[in-house]
Amino acid sequence: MKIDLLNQIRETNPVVLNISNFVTVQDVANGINAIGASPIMSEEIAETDEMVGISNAVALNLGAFSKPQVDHILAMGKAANAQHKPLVIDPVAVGAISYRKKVALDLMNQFQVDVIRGNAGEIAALAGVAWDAKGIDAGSGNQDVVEVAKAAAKKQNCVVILSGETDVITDGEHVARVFNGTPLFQLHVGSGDMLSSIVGAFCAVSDGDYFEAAQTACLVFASIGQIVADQLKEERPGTFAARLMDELHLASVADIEKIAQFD
Ligand SMILES: Nc1ncnc2c1ncn2[C@@H]1O[C@H](COP(=O)(O)OP(=O)(O)O)[C@@H](O)[C@H]1O
Ligand SMILES: Cc1ncsc1CCOP(=O)(O)O
Ligand SMILES: [Mg+2]
Repeated sequence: MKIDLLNQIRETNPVVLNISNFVTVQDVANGINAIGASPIMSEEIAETDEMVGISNAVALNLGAFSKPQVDHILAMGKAANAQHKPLVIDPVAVGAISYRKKVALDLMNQFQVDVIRGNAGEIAALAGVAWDAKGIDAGSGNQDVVEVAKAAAKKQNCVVILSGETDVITDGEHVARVFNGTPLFQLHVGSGDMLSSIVGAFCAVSDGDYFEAAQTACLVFASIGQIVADQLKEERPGTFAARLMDELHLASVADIEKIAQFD
C-alpha cells in the first residue's frame, strides 16, 4: 500500500474528468478538489477529445443517464482508451435495474475500463452472480464478496473495487481488503460516487499500477470517513458530509497510517 500517493496528488494536482450525475455532481467535484486533485465535468459530446486531452484520468458515473448521455459516455471511454488515460467506471444500480446492467455491459464491450468501483449488489450483477440489490444500495446476498469481486474482474479484465463495510480490491488474481470506514457513509448519498472519482485521482498518479491505486484510494477515503466519525458523538449525516470535505483536505499520510487496517 503506497499511502504516499496522497501526497503526490496534492503535489501534482491531476485533472480528473467526470461524467457525473445530477444527484451528486457537487459532492464529487468538491471531493476531488478537497483531496488535492482538480475536477472537471462535461455534458457535451463535441468537447470529448479536447477534454480527455487535458485530463489525467477519466471517471464515468452511470448514476442517471439518458440516451444521448450514453453516446457521450461511449465517446469518452473510447477517447480515454485512445489517449491512454486511466478510466474508472461506477455502475450505479446495475444490480437493481436490468436496463442499466445491459447499458453498462454494452459500454464495457466497446471500451476497456481500468477500474470498476461499485457496491456488492452492483459488482455481483456485473459478475453474473445472484444477489438481492436494492436501488442504489448494496442490498443483501450470501455469496463470498471476494469471489464475487474476482469473478467480475476476470470477466471485465480490469481491477474491481467492491466497496462496503470491508472494501475488496482485486485484479482477478491478487486481493486486498480495507477494513476502515464508518456506517455514516451510508447516510450520505454520493459517498460511493466520490470514492469512484477519487480512485481516478489515485490512478492519475500511479504510474499505471491501478491495483495499487485502487487499494490506496479505498484506504485513504475510508480512513478519512472513520476519522470524521470518531470526532462525532452521535450520528449526524449533515455534519459528517461537511467534515468529510474538511478532512479530505486536512488529513495527512501520518493520520491515515495511524489507523489503517488492511491486508
Ligand atoms: N457499513 C460500512 N462500514 C464502514 N464503511 C462503509 C460501510 N458501508 C460503506 N462504507 C464505505 O463507504 C464508501 C462508499 O461505499 P459504498 O457505500 O459501498 O458505495 P455506494 O454509495 O455506491 O453504495 C466506501 O469508502 C466504503 O468503504
Ligand atoms: C440517488 C441516486 N439516484 C441516481 S444516482 C444517485 C446517487 C448515487 O450515489 P451513491 O451511489 O454514491 O450513493
Ligand atoms: Mg453508488
